[in-house]
Amino acid sequence: SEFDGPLMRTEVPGPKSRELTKQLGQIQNVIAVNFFCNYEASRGNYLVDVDGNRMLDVYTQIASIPIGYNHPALVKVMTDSHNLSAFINRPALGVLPPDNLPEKLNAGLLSVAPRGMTRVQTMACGSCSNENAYKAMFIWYRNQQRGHTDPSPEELKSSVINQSPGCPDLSILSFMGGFHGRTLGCLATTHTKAIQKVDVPSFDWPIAPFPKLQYPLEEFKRENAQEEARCLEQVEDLIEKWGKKGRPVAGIVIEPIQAEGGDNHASFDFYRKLREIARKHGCAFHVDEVQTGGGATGRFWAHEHWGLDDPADIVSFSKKMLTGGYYHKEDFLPDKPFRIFNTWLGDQTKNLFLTEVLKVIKRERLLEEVKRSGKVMLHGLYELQARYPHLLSKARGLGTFCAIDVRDETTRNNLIFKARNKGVVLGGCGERSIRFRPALVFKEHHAHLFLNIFNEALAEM
Ligand SMILES: Cc1ncc(COP(=O)(O)O)c(CNc2csc(C(=O)O)c2)c1O
Repeated sequence: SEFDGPLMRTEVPGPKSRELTKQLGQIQNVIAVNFFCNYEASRGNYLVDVDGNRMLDVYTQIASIPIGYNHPALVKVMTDSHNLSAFINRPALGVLPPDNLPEKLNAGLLSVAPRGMTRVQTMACGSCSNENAYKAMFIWYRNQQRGHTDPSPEELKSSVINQSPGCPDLSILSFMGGFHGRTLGCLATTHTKAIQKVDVPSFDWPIAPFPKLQYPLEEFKRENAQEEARCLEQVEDLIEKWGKKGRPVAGIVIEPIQAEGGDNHASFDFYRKLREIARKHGCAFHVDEVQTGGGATGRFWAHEHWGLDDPADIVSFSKKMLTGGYYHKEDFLPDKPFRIFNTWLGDQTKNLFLTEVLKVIKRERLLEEVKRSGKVMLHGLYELQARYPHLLSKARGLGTFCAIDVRDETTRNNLIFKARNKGVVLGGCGERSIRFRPALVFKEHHAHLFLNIFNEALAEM
């Protein structure tokens, strides 16, 4: 069981956090550190920090804690002696898999595979999942262009020294405001903050505009439909333009909700049309569910809300799934060994945890819970933006995957700081949004508790 509410003993960060930040500051850059945590004492929706402050966590490690801290079902995984060797001996899964790998993947990841997906490749994190998904798209595209899967001797030779035709001039179309990771390929499709990009070489790949919707949505239906049509036209223009300049678009990558970019939404119709555009132009279609996946939008996969007739080609995941990886269609199965590969290819212990998480989600009907607490959250945010119109706007969300805009970045940061000292851990995104990322065990009473504390913080601004 967890606690019945926050309990604050010091300002956050408290004295012990400050001391530890100094110590860690001797080793790493600590500017991004918020405070130090006592993960042993943390429980359910409550994160306890090193100074004994107990806070309601509505950020959950950048949306990566699925069923709260120290859930008994996960403790059980650790205390089950059958799992001991899995925690001690980390296999190179691609070459020497453990005997229970097929069973664990079938019971875990494949039991929640998006419609149309029969294959899954595990990885360690979101970036390496997307990085390898991009490679799978490029290989698929070249095999389509070639008409078979055997690169010529000239392609093989030139590839070793980074030259075409072996290293083909292909591109991936991404969207302004998109975030797909920090490694070089992913970074070339990430367009959020300059500090994440500056000083790193990139590729000349097309970047399409993402719809800028006006809120409240019901008052701007026509304008928003026009804005979405404009963006889709731009996508087609860019695909044609990059084809003409000899750098054809092999794949399109997009998030169901642009999270780092500021929780930017588009209509389900926009996404259905985008999927069709990819099909029409022979581009692979990659849905990045690293942050939206795992149930927080009320569906296990956020893109399930779109009602695609023609499934995506690739769906990548990480965070709440505890392991990284990507589902893909048969056509994207590597055609030769050691093309999509690395030492560990993820971590089998995460598959053990995930199998238990999925059982808890089913047993406790957590997706129904998310829909109920999400309704409380969103209605509460509508009320608060009506009460504080000089501070708040654009309340939005799907399930508990909600957000609200604050007047400006400084006010947003001050509000997050003030809420934290009242016992709620929040995170920002975009220039001036606050994004809400509670765990799946965040119930209606947690939502009411959060809204009351958030209101107190707003009243003091
Ligand atoms: C939609 C989406 N795709 C890929 C990634 C990259 O995942 P990681 O490499 O961080 O595991 C993320 C990671 N999210 C994230 C939140 S803050 C952050 C950062 O690096 O600042 C990264 C994501 O939200």
